[in-house]
Amino acid sequence: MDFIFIEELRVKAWVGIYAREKTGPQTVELNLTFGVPDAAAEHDDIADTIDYAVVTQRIREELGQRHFNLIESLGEFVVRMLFDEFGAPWVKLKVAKIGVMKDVRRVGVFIQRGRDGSLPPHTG
Ligand SMILES: Nc1nc2c(c(=O)[nH]1)N=C([C@H](O)[C@@H](O)CO)CN2
Repeated sequence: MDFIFIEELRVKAWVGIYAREKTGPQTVELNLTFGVPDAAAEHDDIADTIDYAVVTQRIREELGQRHFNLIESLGEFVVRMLFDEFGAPWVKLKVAKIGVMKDVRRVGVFIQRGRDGSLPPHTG
């Protein structure tokens, strides 16, 4: 399996348990790795893979139009999108809020999962 990675993607998202977090979006940072079929590299054809430009666009669209209380729920939503909409066989996602707590640069959730419940491969 090959892997596509997207690093330090910043997206406006509605997320948080506090009233102030429900009146406007805040920037979250995503680091995302997902499996793609090896056929993409063999055939040199975008139709055989998952288009990372479309993935980032869809994440922006979805996170801009719904509210999550928990960063865990937001993370699960993105992972499910990769499985259900893009057919990714395996996903690793780290999503973080930036500067929301004193003396903490980032806080968030890390999810690593195979679509069929398989164990994560070693991705280095
Ligand atoms: N496990 C979690 N703890 C907390 C979350 C969360 O999403 N998951 N969120 C908050 C607040 O929204 C906080 O980020 C605002 O600064 C607190 N704890």
